[in-house]
Amino acid sequence: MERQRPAGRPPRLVSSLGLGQRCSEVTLDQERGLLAWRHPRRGGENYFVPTSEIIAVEESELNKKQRNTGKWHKLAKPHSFTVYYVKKARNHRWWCRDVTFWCVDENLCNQWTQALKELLEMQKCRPKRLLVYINPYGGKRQGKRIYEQKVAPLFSLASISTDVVITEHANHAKDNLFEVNINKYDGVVCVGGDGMFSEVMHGLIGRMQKDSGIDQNNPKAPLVQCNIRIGIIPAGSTDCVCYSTVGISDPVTSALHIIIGDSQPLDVSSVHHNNTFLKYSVSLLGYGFYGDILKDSEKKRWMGPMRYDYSGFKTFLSHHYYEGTISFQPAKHTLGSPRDKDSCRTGCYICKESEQQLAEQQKKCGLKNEEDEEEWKVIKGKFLAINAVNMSCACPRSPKGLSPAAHLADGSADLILVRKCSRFDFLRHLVRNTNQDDQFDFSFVDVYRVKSFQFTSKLSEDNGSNVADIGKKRFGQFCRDHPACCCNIADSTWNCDGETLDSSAIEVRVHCQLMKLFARGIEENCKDEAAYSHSSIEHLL
Ligand SMILES: Nc1ncnc2c1ncn2[C@@H]1O[C@H](COP(=O)(O)OP(=O)(O)OP(=O)(O)O)[C@@H](O)[C@H]1O
Ligand SMILES: CCCCCCCCCCCCC/C=C/[C@@H](O)[C@H](CO)NC(=O)CCCCC
Ligand SMILES: [Ca+2]
Repeated sequence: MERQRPAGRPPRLVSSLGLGQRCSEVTLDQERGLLAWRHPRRGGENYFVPTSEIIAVEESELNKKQRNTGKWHKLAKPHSFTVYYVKKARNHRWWCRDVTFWCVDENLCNQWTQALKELLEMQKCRPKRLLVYINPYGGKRQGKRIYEQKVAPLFSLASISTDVVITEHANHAKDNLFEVNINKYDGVVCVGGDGMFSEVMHGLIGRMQKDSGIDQNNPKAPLVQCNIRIGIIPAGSTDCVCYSTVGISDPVTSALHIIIGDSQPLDVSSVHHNNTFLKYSVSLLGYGFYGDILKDSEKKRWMGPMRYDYSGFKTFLSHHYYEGTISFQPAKHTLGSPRDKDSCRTGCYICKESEQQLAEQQKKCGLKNEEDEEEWKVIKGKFLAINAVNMSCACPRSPKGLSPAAHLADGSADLILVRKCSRFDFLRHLVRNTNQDDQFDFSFVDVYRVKSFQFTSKLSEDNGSNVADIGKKRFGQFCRDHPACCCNIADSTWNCDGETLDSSAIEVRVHCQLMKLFARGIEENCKDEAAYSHSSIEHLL
């Protein structure tokens, strides 16, 4: 947040300005960057808007109704200006609201608009030029309409210029990002779901590595951070990345976070098989239950978001488990644990500490790769689900997420192992992902905070390295000798942020804060925050 006062400006501007039919004392504290006024009606309610949350200021004309009523007709031509600002509502929802102030003195009106505009100019983190990709087929196929009706008018109000690409096929956005003159833009926006976000992320991270001569196929390569921010306008089926980083999937809220130039770093996991790069992941890497749901639901894309409920129910009934070995390196650098009661919130100190710890470790180790010497834990077993999450994975289906205490930017992932158990017990675990109860409080569920892990299925172990293909051919075949036993002789599929992976044997490494979003993480309980900021701001004034 920029708090510097424009040169030559007084620290405070205080005027009695017209608001509706009455007068209001309006204060602009240019040092603290705060606009405040008391509403002459509405019980004299006080309004405090940080200049960092002002969207735009416009010289305006009073509308006919305002001109023809009250005292207006008695005055000489009144002058007015409108301030558009962020209004925070419940459940992390943001609205764009406006207030119009007037006065008869043209100079005073100009002084106000100039001062506010200068303060806006000083918000250097705001984007001026954006590249927008719209997936017209994501979610309920509303991406284009959502962008045109709800987002484009806000971007234009905030004087953001855009180049818009409506995608024509899968990977259109990703391929395009390898070709465009990316330096022209202050950010990239994707309109769609997690799959569309994943495409844009792959394009940007891939482009960054290519330009820096980094080989993505090397699982140990230190990847180059991607400083161009991505904004997500949610228009998909799950919208987990948006929900977990903003607290709601709402296009207007996300557009406002983009406009005011918020920034939230994000951990990214790289996924490799046999020294070949497969994909990056930011939300869920799921084998077993979530992999099977995805595989089944892809055939039913025509159902829209409902496909996940249908395939979820079907997969739950099939109750397949998979044998394999999982090895991982615990994340010792971070203060947090997956069983913490506190969640990652705006300005999270655990993320900041973890980033510092990792940087110090890297400085100490230099080029020497000490990671390989660090402890690996090995677990063999029969699993209904193996879920590795880089963030909580909160979404409307699971408001607190698959791992409620996971952090957005701490350089670790939470590895959740759900071992073979009865259908009833598995259902109890699943239901706890959707309510307030602890989903890890079961003897058949283990959770670890890790910085890297590997998985091989029993099938690949038994058959050598190219067995994944054999498994794929046999997919869908189950133990013929004991049809009711649910023991699957085929492999499951990895669900990587909603895309299937071609290999079941994978090697995963978390890259701390590899990229950034136009977001600020989930803010603390809005009610408490409002009370806090109200009293503290009043004290300042
Ligand atoms: N024009 C297009 N035609 C077909 N597929 C596309 C097009 N544009 C993008 N895609 C692909 O569609 C896939 C799914 O899109 P998206 O993520 O937007 O929606 P979703 O799958 O319904 O939502 P979610 O990922 O949140 O579950 C993406 O992986 C993307 O690669
Ligand atoms: C029998 C009832 C089962 C009830 C299960 C309820 C638990 C819901 C948890 C949802 C967790 C979503 C995690 C996010 C995954 C995304 O990267 C991915 C792409 O958008 N979505 C799915 O794979 C879609 C996953 C959809 C799962 C239903
Ligand atoms: Ca993390």
